[in-house]
Amino acid sequence: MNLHVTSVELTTGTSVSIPAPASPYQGDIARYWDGEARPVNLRLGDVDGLYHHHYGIGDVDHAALGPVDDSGYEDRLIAELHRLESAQTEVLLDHLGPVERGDTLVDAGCGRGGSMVMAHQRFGCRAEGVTLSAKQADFANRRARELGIEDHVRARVCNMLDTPFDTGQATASWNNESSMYVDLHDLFAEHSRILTTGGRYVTITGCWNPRYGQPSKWVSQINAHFECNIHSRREYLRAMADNRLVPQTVIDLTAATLPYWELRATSSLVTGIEEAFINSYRDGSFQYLLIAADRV
Ligand SMILES: C[S@@+](CC[C@H](N)C(=O)[O-])C[C@H]1O[C@@H](n2cnc3c(N)ncnc32)[C@H](O)[C@@H]1O
Ligand SMILES: CC(C)=CCC/C(C)=C/COP(=O)(O)OP(=O)(O)O
Ligand SMILES: [Mg+2]
Repeated sequence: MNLHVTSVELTTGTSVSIPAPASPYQGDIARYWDGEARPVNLRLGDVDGLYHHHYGIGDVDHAALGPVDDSGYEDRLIAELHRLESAQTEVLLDHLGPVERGDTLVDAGCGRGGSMVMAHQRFGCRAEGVTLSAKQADFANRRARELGIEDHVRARVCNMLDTPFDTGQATASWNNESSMYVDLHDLFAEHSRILTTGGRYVTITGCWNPRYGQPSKWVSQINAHFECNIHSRREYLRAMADNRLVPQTVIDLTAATLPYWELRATSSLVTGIEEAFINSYRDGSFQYLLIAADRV
């Protein structure tokens, strides 16, 4: 057996060879996302074929939700949660700067590919994603084929700290809720390498608030739930500064994401993590941030 390659069985019955994980932890994360099939993600994605693994922002449209006891309320609630998740992606894309059709964008930790599809649909550009999960990459590439955009949108099984992209190849790159799985210095060194000078890096992330002191019990609960390691706001800014990424915009989206969580907590699709997000956002120990930085 080749020590650098491992094999994963896909839902189609075929199996693919993928690089062996760079660490036992990355092997755990690959298995986690290979096995993930939560209705709160799949039923929302089924609304319009954009599959996200991130959370929502913006005010709830109560007129669109209609009366709780009305038939069809649950479907409308799912559509509303999905609308708020896609609104989150739109805000991320708003901060990528000017993007031309011939440009390449990199999605680090691309999940099932929803953000890449939206980026291509908005800019007409190429979107290249990496994920540790072969099942996610397969799902994203299948969706791209169904949409006839497989020549512009592609997911690969790859460590975001060691990507196949050329130095300076990307006009812009991002992490959408995927930076809590890696060391930030290593991550920003790789983004800095693949970005063109003057290019743009954007992250939307949950981070613990240094003003609170240390990670609260709710933050620790979120880490345990997802097997991730949430960084502090201070760590983000320090690691960016050390890697030629100069923040241009920092937006605190905490107040904008609370309505999503409060609505989700009332739905039949709850996963049990809603209380930790709501309490940590309310007690100030956790923040939902967008940071857009120039590669200088
Ligand atoms: C919460 S999901 C976010 C997915 C996507 N960004 C979205 O918004 O829908 C986290 C993603 O990060 C990926 N990930 C975690 N660590 C990674 C690593 N070292 N290299 C590549 N992807 C990684 C996981 O495979 C998963 O796709
Ligand atoms: C903001 C933070 C700390 C995010 C952690 C990363 C993460 C797991 C995001 C959502 O994924 P998901 O959409 O698969 O989760 P869920 O099933 O809860 O919707
Ligand atoms: Mg989700």
